[in-house]
Formats: sequence, structure tokens, C-alpha cells
Amino acid sequence: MDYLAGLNEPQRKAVEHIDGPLMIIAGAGSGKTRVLTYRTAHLIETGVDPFAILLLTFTNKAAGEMRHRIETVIGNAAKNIWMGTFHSIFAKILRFEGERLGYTSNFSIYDTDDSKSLIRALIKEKNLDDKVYKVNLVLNRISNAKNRLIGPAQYTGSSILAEEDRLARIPAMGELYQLYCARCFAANAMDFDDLLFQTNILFRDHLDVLNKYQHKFKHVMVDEFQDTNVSQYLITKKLSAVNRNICVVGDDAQSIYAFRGADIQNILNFERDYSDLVTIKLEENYRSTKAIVAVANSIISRNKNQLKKDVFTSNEDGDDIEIIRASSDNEEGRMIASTIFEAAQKENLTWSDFAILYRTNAQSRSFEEALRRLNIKYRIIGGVSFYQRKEIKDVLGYLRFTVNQNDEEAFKRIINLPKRGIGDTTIAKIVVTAAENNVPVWDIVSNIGQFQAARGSAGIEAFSDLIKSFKLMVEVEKKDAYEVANHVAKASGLLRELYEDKTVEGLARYQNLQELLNAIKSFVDNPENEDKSLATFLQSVSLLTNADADEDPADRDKVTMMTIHSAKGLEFNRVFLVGLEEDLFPSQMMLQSQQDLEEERRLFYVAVTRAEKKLMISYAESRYQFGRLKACEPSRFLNELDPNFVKMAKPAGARKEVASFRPVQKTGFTAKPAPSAAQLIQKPTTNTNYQHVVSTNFQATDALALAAGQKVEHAKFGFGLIKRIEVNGAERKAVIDFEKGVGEKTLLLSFAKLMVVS
Ligand SMILES: Nc1ncnc2c1ncn2[C@@H]1O[C@H](COP(=O)(O)OP(=O)(O)OP(=O)(O)O)[C@@H](O)[C@H]1O
Ligand SMILES: [Mg+2]
Repeated sequence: MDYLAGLNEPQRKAVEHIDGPLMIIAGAGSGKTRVLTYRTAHLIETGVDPFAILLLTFTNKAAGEMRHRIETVIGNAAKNIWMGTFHSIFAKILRFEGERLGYTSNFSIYDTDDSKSLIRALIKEKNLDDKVYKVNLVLNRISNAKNRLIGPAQYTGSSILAEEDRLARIPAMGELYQLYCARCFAANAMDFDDLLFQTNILFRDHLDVLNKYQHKFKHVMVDEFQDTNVSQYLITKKLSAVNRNICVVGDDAQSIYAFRGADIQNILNFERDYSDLVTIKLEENYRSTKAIVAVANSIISRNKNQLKKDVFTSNEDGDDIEIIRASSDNEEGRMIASTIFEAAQKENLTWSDFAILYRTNAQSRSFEEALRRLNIKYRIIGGVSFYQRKEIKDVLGYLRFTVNQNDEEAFKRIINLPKRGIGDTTIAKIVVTAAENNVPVWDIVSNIGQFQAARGSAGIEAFSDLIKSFKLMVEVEKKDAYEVANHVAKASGLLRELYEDKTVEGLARYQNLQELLNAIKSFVDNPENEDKSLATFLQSVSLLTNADADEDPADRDKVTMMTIHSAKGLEFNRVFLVGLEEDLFPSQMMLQSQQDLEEERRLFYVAVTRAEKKLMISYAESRYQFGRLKACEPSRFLNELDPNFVKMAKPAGARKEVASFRPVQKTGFTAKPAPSAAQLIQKPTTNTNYQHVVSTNFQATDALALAAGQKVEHAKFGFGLIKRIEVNGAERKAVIDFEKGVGEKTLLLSFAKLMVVS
């Protein structure tokens, strides 16, 4: 079998180990995911039915890529493998089996906004103080409880949790949890956590169902095992209890979801739970250069809490890791954009070879601006995704309500959209009446006359007739997702409302709506989707994870920007790891203890190990945060890089600033006395900054070259046109007319940092 030739000895052993429990805990880039891919292909080659294989991945995108690779080995049969994220796979199973728990197969999936909106309504209905009962806090408590498999009854009965709530001064928390669950249930809706929580209940209380799936899945595999939570662990354990063919792969050093309940303990439990467990180590890294592997090892070796692993690579030595110092976040953006621009030209790379990784989504702005100026194509993974936009959620609200008329959150969103003269009080009344009478909102809405001659009841009747006509299309005429959505967009009036809005934003929103319809059309046209119903389309949309870039495959040559969390499992030729500043990374918000610091360090390790050929790490000395300019210190993590493989980025131009990279010393965390990267970087340098921008679009600043009529950019004032240059002895001033209402300014050229835009 040819494909086995692409594996080293321990990898092949793992692929060929078919019977009984198997665990691979190995470092980044050592081929864990590759093993799962080949192993699946191998199972099918040796006669296992693809329908009997369950492969759980971290993102839908990862599943898609693996399916594609498996297809190249075994062909079409790859389509039939059960492959996807925990959430998508168990949502599918709950569609089939949810009736056992009292849900219909059309249940809605509440996203975080829906959950928050419901919690907000409950807090109001219960007359609780929303400054004490903060929505995020309540949602977090509920989410944590579900991930630990604590249902509302157990929650309210637990003295420990009650004590925690008393201390947090939210004693009504248990009641809120109970109400929240009751209302979701009445709405025939599950939130994200429910997809796992309810699956656990399903398997706990309906042994015949469990039994069916235990026999169905002959092989269960889990990628990124270190990031599973208790709820996920229990599901996989139960599912594989009969055949005992479970294979998990992961890296404890890359566990970065403890804040969401993931538990490294699962790895240790696994050894305990399976006495006949076979463990295989993979030690060779195939992804990165020696320099990158060495630096990654030096970082992670500082964590006390980890399993011992040796990682080496036979790859080339590679370049040293470069540190880029920028004076501000905007400059950081410009320096990195111009470095990408130069490298792409000189080394014949494509945009998709580059990734910019940051700790928080908000950091993307300065990079977006800088990349756009250089005409570099980029995509942002995560952030406000297409499906989170208001106009899209509005239409999806209609579609959700068409499929499930109990969906209270969809109802609240669309009942007065476009305006039908129905006030908030009326809407709240309908919701509360439904809850009090223990009936779905639709019962009230579709019989509004019986309940009250409320103001706006004409509007409600019109709404109810509209929904009835949509229901007819779905339930009786069995129209596909596209036909329904197209009709709904028009008949609801949403499309027209946007069409009539001739502002730039209105046009963009109209185009987005068209784009949604295109997406539904391509879902319907895709031969791989057997079920073309609206319900199935909606499910696939609700389960898109942040890391699932939804884009045109013909247009993939773009620089990728994303958080480190979303970058897990991926690899890029060039990686820029940005914003290495104290409080930002390690994140101040996450740092309560030494353990938190270790989790941040694992995140740092994940980031560094994404790079194949070259890694650059940047920090800014000042940054706008919450509307204020803040001075920043370089991150303590910079001190943890093996100094033998680190250098300061070579300046591309001359500026008079001197590098002042200070190792960070904070209580509890002492900087190492041994020569550190920081000290290395501290070596006297006359200029460590790049020239602002080097590219064909821009010219470097040279005060002498400035002249009237030139377009320039100033870090603070933005773009402007030079009106004249005034000379007074050695002093030169420029009078510049800045755009965007800034107006005319006279700037001393020896201080002003101007860029010439040609
Ligand atoms: N035996 C091998 N021969 C050649 N290339 C390999 C081999 N094993 C793995 N690779 C390549 O090395 C890279 C890293 O592999 P893979 O992504 O499977 O590692 P991983 O252990 O899953 O990493 P991570 O921990 O980051 O998820 C991939 O490009 C993969 O194709
Ligand atoms: Mg992997």
C-alpha cells in the first residue's frame, strides 16, 4: 500500500494498530493529524465500512481537508465517513434522536446572541438587577455547569454552587439556570453547550439509542484530544465502550481551552480508563526548521505541568527568529505589511504563505489598514463573520421561525421587522403570556384574536399569515432551502427595504443578502448534500466555527489573519506573531495564577509552532486601548526564546531611535540571569526600526524630498496634501491640508513622521 510509504516507523505503527485503544500524545508538527488521516484511509482499505467510522476534529474545515486527503487515497467512499466537530456530529445525531428528549427534529440552535437575549429577558422578568446579574456572568455560569454535566436540578440542589453564587452575590443564579433551560426547551431550541449536554443525557437515559450508536461506530477517533472537556470525553468513552476501538491524538503542551472547560486530566484519565491502552510517541517534527523547533522547545520547557516529550527535526537549520520592534500599533501594522510585501517579491512567495497571528481579534485593525494600503489581499478568520451581520441574521431569523415556530429568539427578532407597528411591550407581553400558559409563542401569535385585542394585532395577524404561507412551502410543497429563502427574502419585505436604502451601507447590506441567497443556492446545488431542506441548511450555518473560513476556493491566495486559538492545527510558510507585550500577551485578563500563565505560555507555543520556514515576532511600544494611547512593555515571553536562535530584525532604513528592549520583571516572575533573547537584543544598536514603508506604492520619507502637491500620510492626522514648504534657517515646515475634517496643520519636518503616498 503506497500511502504507508509516506509515514515514519511509529506513525505507521499507529496507522496499522487497528484493534483496541490507542493514544498518541506528541509535540506539534509531528504528524498526529496525518496519522489520523492515513489511519482512516487504511481502515477503509482493509474493509471497514466508512459509515462505521467516527472522526472528531476541531473545526469543520479540518474535517473537510482530511476528507479531501482521504479521498485521494480511497476515492468516493470518503464521503460516507462520519467526520466533523463534536458539535456538528452530535447535532446530527440529536436531529435523529432528539424526540426521545422531547425536541422535534426541527429544533433551533441558539447562538450566543440568542442565549444572551434570553438571559436578558429573564433577568428583566424576574426584576433582578442587571448590574449584579451581568448577562455574560450568568451565561458563563450556565455554560460551565453544562460542560461539567450539571443540570439545573442538580445545580439548585448543590450547596457548593449555592455557596459560590452567594459569594458572587448572585443567589438567584440557580433559578435563572432553571428558567433558561425551560424556556429553551419550550422554544424547541438548544444552545451550543446543549448539543453535548443533551447528547450525554440521551446516552445516559436511553440505553437503546446508546447501544445503536455503540454498534454503529466500529472506530472512534479524536484529534486535538487535549482540548476536549468532560462532556466530550464522556461521549467518546461511551460510544466506544462496546468495540473499544478508540484512538485519540493530542498534545498536552497545546491545551489552550481550559477557560472553556477543557481538561488535561482527560489524557491522564484515558490511561486509567483503558488498561490495555497502547501509547505511541512521535518525536520527529516535519513542519518546521531547526531554529523554530529549538525556540518552541525552549518556551515550553518552562512549564512545570506537562508530560515529558522530546521533539527533533531533520529539516534545515533555517533562519533565526526575528524580533520586530515598532513604536506604535499602527507602525507594527505598516512594518509587517511592508515585510510581507518585500518577501513576497524577493522570494517568490504567494500571499497565502503568510499568516498574522494575534492574541485578540481587536488587534487586526492596524494590519488590515496597512495591508489594504499595499494592495495585499487578506482574509480574517473569526471576528465578526458574515453570518453575524445584522441583515443576515434578520433573514436567518425568518428562516428559523419558518422551520420552528417555537423559536422565541427568532420571533423577537423578526416580529416587527420590517416595521409592522408592533411595540416592544406587546412583544414582551406575548412572550410572557406564552411562558405563563406554558405554550409556544406561535400559539399566541397564530390565535392573537383570542388572547387580546392588543394594539398592533392587525400587524400580528399579517405576520402570522406570512409565516403560515412560508410553512406551507416547507411542509406541504416540500420546496428546497433556496426556493423558500428566496421567497422569504422577498415576501418578508427585507430585500426591498435594503434595496430602497441607497446609502453605501445599504448597498453593502443588500449585496450581503444576495450573497446569502447565493450561498443557499450553492448548498442546494452541491451534489454532496443529499438533504436540501431549509432545516439542514440552517443547521450547517449554526455550526460554522470561527476557524471555518467560508470563501470562494478560487480566491484563496490571501494573507491569513486570525487569533492563535483559531490557528491550532494549521501551518504556514511564514508566521508573524504580533503584539508580544505585557498585559496583551500574556493577557492580563487571563492571568490569575501560575496555572493561567502556563496556559498563556502553551498558547505562545501553539503560535510559534505554526511556522514552517520563518517566524517573526513583533511588539509595539505604544498602542491605543479603550480610546487611550498606552505605553507598552515587551512581553516576558520574549525572554523565554532560546537566544541562540533569535535576532533583532534588520533595519531597512535609517532612523535615529535606539532599541530599548527591557526584560520584564514583575513580582513573582523573575527574568532569567542567563543570557536571554532580550539581552541579545539589547546589544547596542543605532537603529532597529524599519523605515516606515518600502514598496512600490509608497516611498520612504525623506524630509528633503517633500514638495508642495504631494500626498502624505501622518500617523495621527491621516492623509493630507502638502500645500507648501516653509524654510526658516535650518528649520523646515510643511503646511498640510489633512482629510477627514482634520484641516490645515503646520508641521515641523524634523519631528513629523510623514510618509509620501505616490
Ligand atoms: N512522515 C512524514 N513525512 C513527510 N511529511 C510529514 C510526515 N509526517 C507529517 N508530515 C507533515 O508534517 C506537517 C505536520 O503534520 P501534522 O499537521 O499532521 O502534525 P500534528 O502533529 O497534527 O501538528 P499539530 O500538533 O500542530 O496539530 C504536515 O505538513 C504533514 O504533512
Ligand atoms: Mg494536528
